[in-house]
Amino acid sequence: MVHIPWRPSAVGEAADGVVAPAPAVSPRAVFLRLWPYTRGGRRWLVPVLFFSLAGPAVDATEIWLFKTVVDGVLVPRDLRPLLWIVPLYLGLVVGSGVLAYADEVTSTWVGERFLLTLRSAVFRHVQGLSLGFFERRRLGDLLSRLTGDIDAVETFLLSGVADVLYYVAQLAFFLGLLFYLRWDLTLLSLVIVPLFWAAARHFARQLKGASRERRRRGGALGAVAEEARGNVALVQAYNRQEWEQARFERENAGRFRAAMASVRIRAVYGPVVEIIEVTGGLAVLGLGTWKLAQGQLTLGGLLVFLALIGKLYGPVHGLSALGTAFSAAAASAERIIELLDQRPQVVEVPGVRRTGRARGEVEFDGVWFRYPGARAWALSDVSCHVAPGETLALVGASGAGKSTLARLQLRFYDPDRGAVRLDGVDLRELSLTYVRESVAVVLQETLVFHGTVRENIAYGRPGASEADVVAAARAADAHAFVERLPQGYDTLVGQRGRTLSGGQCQRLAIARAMIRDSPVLLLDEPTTALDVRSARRIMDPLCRLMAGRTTIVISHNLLTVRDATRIVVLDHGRIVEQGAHDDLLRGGGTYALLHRLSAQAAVS
Ligand SMILES: Nc1ncnc2c1ncn2[C@@H]1O[C@H](COP(=O)(O)OP(=O)(O)OP(=O)(O)O)[C@@H](O)[C@H]1O
Repeated sequence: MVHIPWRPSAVGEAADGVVAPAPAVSPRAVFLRLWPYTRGGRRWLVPVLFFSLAGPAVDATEIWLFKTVVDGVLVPRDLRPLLWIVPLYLGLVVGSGVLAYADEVTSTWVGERFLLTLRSAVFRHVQGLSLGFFERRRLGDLLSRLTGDIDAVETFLLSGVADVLYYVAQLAFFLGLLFYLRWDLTLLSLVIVPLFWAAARHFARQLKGASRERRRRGGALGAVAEEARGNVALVQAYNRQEWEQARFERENAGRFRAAMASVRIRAVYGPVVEIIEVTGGLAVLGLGTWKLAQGQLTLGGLLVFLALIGKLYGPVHGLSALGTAFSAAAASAERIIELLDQRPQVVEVPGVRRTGRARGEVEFDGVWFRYPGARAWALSDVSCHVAPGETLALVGASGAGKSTLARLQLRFYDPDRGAVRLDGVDLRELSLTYVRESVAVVLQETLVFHGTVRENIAYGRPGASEADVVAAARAADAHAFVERLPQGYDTLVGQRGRTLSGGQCQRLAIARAMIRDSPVLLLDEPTTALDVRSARRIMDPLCRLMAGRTTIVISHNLLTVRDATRIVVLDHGRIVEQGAHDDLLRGGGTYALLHRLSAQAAVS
């Protein structure tokens, strides 16, 4: 049957279902790749930059004033300079408060704006990917990339860039003042910078590995939880709760180990940096005291020097910490970039367009198709044709290739050789929207999503009027039962229609296809999941739906396809027979045999 994966299976990523790590990407490449998504907030970068630079300037002035207080007020015991120092100091404090507020608000705005753009862009990109991608991916992992990973990536760009600028500006101001005060002491205090650098590099590398593992495990955790939830009936019926629990706990424990590893790295990093800092500070204090004794430095000068050194380590520390934060964010960025790098297998040829309603002539011409990654051909040299308004029935054993043909008709995949045509035009030359607008589907397992009955029907044609919805429901024999629901057309139906019976779901699906009113209809065993009574009840609405449309019907039950204009019998991806029911019966081949078996099964 055609399976439109509402909840993708776990095939593909890794044989044991584990989420594979994303390929490594250099920080530079991450930056270049994600920078375009900052477009919406980029003009605010200038104010952010201004506030980043103004803050350290005010800080430096405050410290400089402190020197004036010591050397101009405290040492000579003269209060007069306080007349201008106090108002100036108060003004600076108020000014720096205002700047800090503006900095916080603008940089957060810019960062959040970037996230908004990137998240929407990634979602749009994922929506545009072909069905094959979703069949290979685990939904939980995909969700974790769309949420947690995207948030983490923000550090990389705007807030990261703003912080770098802020620290660099601080460094420049403080270093300038330090050199102005005492160049020799300043050089001494800078000796520790390479040590900082080496430590930061070492820890960043370790942290990146741990963060990568934590993100990967987070994705796998989401995937396991989502799959267990999606298959809850199966899990409970087969008493597999413990097995699911064990799977979850394995990923959970892996995530715990990775989280602890990164915490340990960070926890060691802090004290190491402090030791380097204190050593440098003590060396400066020693030399500074000697200079003071020699009269080469005032007391105020020494105090300000020490205060500035303390301030200097702030940005140095901050920059190296940013390095480690970047490493953690890079692990997330790799997962986002891997997603953005996915290209749809089904692509539209630009410029080729066709409008208006299709007549509904469908043709498979020498079609060969193999699923991506599969070795065997799912379809080999399949050719058949349906004229507008006719019905083509596809029959054959399970795995014969019936649903694959339907998938090619919807252009979920392209054939490897040969062509699928609508009104004589290769589907690859039509827009995807046109191809899919031309087809309405009713599947064995109906897709009913969480929403009202009205929304579920109108999904077939956005913007449909109330009258259209009711008319479609009537034609699908759904109106009567919908009216009896507690809130009629406003009743919420659960995801996958859990609050409705199978037959009711199918009638909603028929109403949805009715309202879509497309020239081609794809019925994939729409009665198979129903009991005999429900199946009989939907036959009338199905016939009304099929009237005047080209219909491709897939069925195991040969008794339901006898009226088809043409019946195609598939076996292992090949057409073994085709023709009208009576001709095939007379031929005494596979169809005749299958038909006899179906009839016997129906009697027993
Ligand atoms: N997504 C997929 N990836 C790889 N192989 C697939 C995929 N879907 C189907 N196949 C393979 O392609 C072949 C044809 O499958 P298809 O689903 O078209 O058969 P079918 O006749 O519709 O069967 P059924 O009646 O059981 O739905 C089978 O061998 C199947 O294993």
